Amino acid sequence: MAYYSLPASSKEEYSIEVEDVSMIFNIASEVLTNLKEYFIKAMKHELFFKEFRALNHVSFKVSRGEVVGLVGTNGSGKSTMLKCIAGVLEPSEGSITVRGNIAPLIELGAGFDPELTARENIYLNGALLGYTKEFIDGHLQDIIDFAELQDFMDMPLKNYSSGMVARIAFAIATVTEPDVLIVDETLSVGDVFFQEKCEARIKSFIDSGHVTVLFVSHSIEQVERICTRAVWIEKGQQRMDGPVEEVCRAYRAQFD
Ligand SMILES: Nc1ncnc2c1ncn2[C@@H]1O[C@H](COP(=O)(O)OP(=O)(O)OP(=O)(O)O)[C@@H](O)[C@H]1O
Repeated sequence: MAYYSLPASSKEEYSIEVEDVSMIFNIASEVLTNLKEYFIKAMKHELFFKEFRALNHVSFKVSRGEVVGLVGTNGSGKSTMLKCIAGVLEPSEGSITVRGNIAPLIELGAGFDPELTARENIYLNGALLGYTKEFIDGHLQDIIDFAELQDFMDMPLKNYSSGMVARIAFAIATVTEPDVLIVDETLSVGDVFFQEKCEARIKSFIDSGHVTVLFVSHSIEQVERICTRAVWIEKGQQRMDGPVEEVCRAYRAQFD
């Protein structure tokens, strides 16, 4: 397996290349109810795991500026695929190449410290995303304005609601135009007004024509509205890859 994060290149057609990727998780083959039981089994070498293939030989390429939706029923492997592309998970087999900087809108707020204020978290998370302090100083007001949380900036994050955390996280991750935007169910977190605002910002990136977007949503209407192409993954297997209307029609047909 291999993961390549390369600089954006105008010579290369593809921003994302997923080649024969499999993700194998080891899952416990029996249920252990407490830690003591776990340690006894571990000492006796009686802990057994079975392999579970969350992704099974998946391959697709996404051209620069293309907007692709990943569809599939619950547990089919969509989030696992996005995490592998974002470099959060290492695939067990195959290779992934990403060209350019990624804004991963995955598990929004996961890198935040609940004891710190929103303002402190903006600097912390910004540093994790590779921004300098000077850059954040210059963009802090934009982030606060987009999140619409001016009056809550000095409150510890532990007192924020999950929607408020998502607002801050989305505002930081999208403060500049990324080369590759990875969106996993982000838009379902905030309230309907914020969802519309996020969708508008994503749309503005798409309209620029040079941001590559990989998008997961349980709303098939949203996938149809935003994407031009869709990849359907089912039980870790790639079922279909094509124009968004065709794939979504076939996906819907399984429920009829
Ligand atoms: N860390 C892990 N350890 C073990 N199994 C995992 C792990 N992460 C995911 N899985 C399993 O991999 C499968 C795919 O999960 P994944 O979250 O990628 O699906 P999904 O298509 O995004 O689902 P949903 O639509 O419900 O969000 C599931 O069966 C899940 O239980």
